[in-house]
Amino acid sequence: MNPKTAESVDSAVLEPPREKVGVAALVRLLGAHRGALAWSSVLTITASLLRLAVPLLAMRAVENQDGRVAAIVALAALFALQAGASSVGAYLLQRTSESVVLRLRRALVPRLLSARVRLHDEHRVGDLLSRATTDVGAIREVVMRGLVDLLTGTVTIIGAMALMIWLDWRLFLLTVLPVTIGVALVFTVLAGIRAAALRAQASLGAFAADMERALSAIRTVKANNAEPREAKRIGGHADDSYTAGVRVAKLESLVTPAMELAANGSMLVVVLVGGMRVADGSTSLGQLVAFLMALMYTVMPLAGIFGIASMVQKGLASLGRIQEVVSAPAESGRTAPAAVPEPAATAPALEFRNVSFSYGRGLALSGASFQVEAGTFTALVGLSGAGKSTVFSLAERFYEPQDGEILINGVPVDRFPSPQAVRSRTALVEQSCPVLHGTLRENLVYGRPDATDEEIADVVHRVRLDGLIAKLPRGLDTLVGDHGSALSGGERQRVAIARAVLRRPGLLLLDEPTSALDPVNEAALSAVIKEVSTSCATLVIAHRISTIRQAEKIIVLDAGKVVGVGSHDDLVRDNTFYQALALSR
Ligand SMILES: Nc1ncnc2c1ncn2[C@@H]1O[C@H](COP(=O)(O)OP(=O)(O)OP(=O)(O)O)[C@@H](O)[C@H]1O
Repeated sequence: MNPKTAESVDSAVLEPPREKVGVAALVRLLGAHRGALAWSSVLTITASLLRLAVPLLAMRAVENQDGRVAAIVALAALFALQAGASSVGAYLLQRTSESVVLRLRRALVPRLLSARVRLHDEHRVGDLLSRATTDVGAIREVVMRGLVDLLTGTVTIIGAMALMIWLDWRLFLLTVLPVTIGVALVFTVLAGIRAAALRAQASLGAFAADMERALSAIRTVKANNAEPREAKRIGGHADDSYTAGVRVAKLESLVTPAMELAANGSMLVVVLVGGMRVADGSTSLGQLVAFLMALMYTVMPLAGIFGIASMVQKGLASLGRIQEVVSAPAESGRTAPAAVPEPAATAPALEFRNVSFSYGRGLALSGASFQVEAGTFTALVGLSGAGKSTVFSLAERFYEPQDGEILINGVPVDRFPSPQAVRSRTALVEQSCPVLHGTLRENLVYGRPDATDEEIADVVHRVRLDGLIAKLPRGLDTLVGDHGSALSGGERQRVAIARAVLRRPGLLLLDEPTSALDPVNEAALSAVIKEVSTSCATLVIAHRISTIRQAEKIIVLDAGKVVGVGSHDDLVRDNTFYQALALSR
């Protein structure tokens, strides 16, 4: 199926969740595939009907001497037709279920990536991954195994019920009660199945999340001899998933007996009352036998249908987990309807006006005001937890402040058309300096895929990476390993800075690493930062006094408040908090 079409229908199909995702949501999800589903159902039903004709023809072939050859030819044709119908039907169904999976995944991926950072704060990576893999798989099961059986079963039941009403409607009414009791019983069980399935899927999500936690920090795990503890912790989630899975199995095992009891109950009623009606001549024996057969045709597929219903319950539990992510609010665009004012080159590159922000417990920033002038080098200093990284997160619009205003080149960030428009003016180098799996070149041009070789060479030289690249057998095309594991901490830092500088941002936000660099590289990097700041405003979260002293302006943060702004000399002279801080560096 065309992926573009898939994306365009998803917003309609994957609607925002209500309290609980219902069957209607599943129907809507499958609605886009109704053509293929209808065809595969027709073919599967045809194949079953053709199968029913086989014994009749076989009987004719055996009993009828004259028409034997014709009957055998018809039988062979029937076999071929039946095989063709069922294989094409099965293929169509499997292809449809793959299309449903594709559509869900294609809807999930962009929404996961464009969701607010808060969603990622609230959910663990492994859990989100399991929604895109295991949960989508559960829905594939429903489509592949459940739907056609559900349809054929329903068709049979409706037909047989119509027959019963036609044969003897009074007798039919009598059978309704036991069957209704059975169905009601099964419905209560189904609710339990859904709850247990949800628990099983959630445990699987936690299992994946803890697996991810351990594997992504495997060196830390080993260095702390924590393998057995991690294995126990992860195994615990597998146990939980097993317990919930067994509960599903227990509940499912109640479905068939409940339906059998209902069948036997109604059979008894029919035999009892029908027998009396035959005796008093109000109905014939033949009619009673036909009625009993029709009753069996009604009740037998009911058990199958409820088996499928329990599979659907599991699918719904998974669909709920998927929709929770799909409908998580995306990053918002402009909030003010007015046109975006032109950014002014003379305005500060970044300005915070009375900004307050909380992650949910206490204020991380409280009435913070400061300016980072264009083309200057500003340092942001403060104790751990003072709110320095929060300043960066707000400037990048990862979060929205609860109070106050943030301006980039004189334009409030919420007046930009989108958070991406803000980010195209800024470049961020995080303290952890993430390097993505791929080649050095891919990492460098990650923010500017159209950078020329000359630009890359220039930046590589400026961040002193040319020595390293010259040593590598494949130069810029060398793979850097998962998370850049083939690079040293200092090299990762320089790759991250080069990537940011290559974007030619108006504002560079740089979280200085505290330990990744040796003194020679540290001095070199300080020179790089200083040089870069001449072409773009640079705000550095600085820990080293050598970096801090180079800054034209220093902003001092303490417990989310700006407690000092000025040059190093001014602050050393006037600011007691800064004096203590500088002394400790
Ligand atoms: N995603 C988050 N969710 C909840 N609280 C957070 C989150 N990020 C930071 N905080 C809290 O907000 C406060 C400010 O954190 P921030 O990371 O901005 O400090 P910092 O000055 O950058 O610290 P450091 O120098 O140690 O990196 C801290 O109390 C921190 O615990």
